[in-house]
Amino acid sequence: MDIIVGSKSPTKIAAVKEVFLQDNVTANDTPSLVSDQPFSDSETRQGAINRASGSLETALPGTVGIGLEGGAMYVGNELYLCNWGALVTADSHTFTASGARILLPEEIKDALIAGEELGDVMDRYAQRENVRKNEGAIGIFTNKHVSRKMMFTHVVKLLYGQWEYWTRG
Ligand SMILES: O=P(O)(O)OP(=O)(O)OP(=O)(O)OC[C@H]1O[C@@H](n2cnc3c(O)ncnc32)[C@H](O)[C@@H]1O
Ligand SMILES: [Mg+2]
Repeated sequence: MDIIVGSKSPTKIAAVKEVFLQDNVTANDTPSLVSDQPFSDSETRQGAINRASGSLETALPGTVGIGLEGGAMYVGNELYLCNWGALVTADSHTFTASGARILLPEEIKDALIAGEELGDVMDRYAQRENVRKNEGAIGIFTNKHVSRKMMFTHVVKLLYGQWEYWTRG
């Protein structure tokens, strides 16, 4: 099966490859059509759906599209890290799933509200480069017990399993 991931992020591509072991996985930088830093479940999920369906626009017929999107969402006044995934089949059936959430510290929340992107805030906070392509915010704040790749791999498994259940014959 041909799978196209709607992002050139090595972390996202690696997560898809880890689940779709037998398949031909390629990547295409596809716009999420939502804010660079989504601020709700709804917006983050929409970004994942847009990346999955958008990635199919130039793909060969029969290709399956996968979109993964990171964002933040409020529970009351507290801001959590959230992530969503979407899988769109060739006949336009869409499966969605969300990933683990963790509370973001107040100073990270303040920087996001001020308009910064989480990736940039994390690099400054952790005094590192490219946190988003490595363990991610989730990896830093869970002391590396759950990396961004592990979290996305779980999301992709949730997508894969739902798709498999739906196509079971
Ligand atoms: O190339 P793309 O696919 O855009 O990959 P990305 O790393 O920018 O990932 P997203 O656009 O899905 O993430 C949306 C925003 O949230 C940030 N983000 C989400 N999760 C993160 C994490 O675990 N660590 C660091 N930044 C994260 C990311 O930097 C963006 O600002
Ligand atoms: Mg991005």
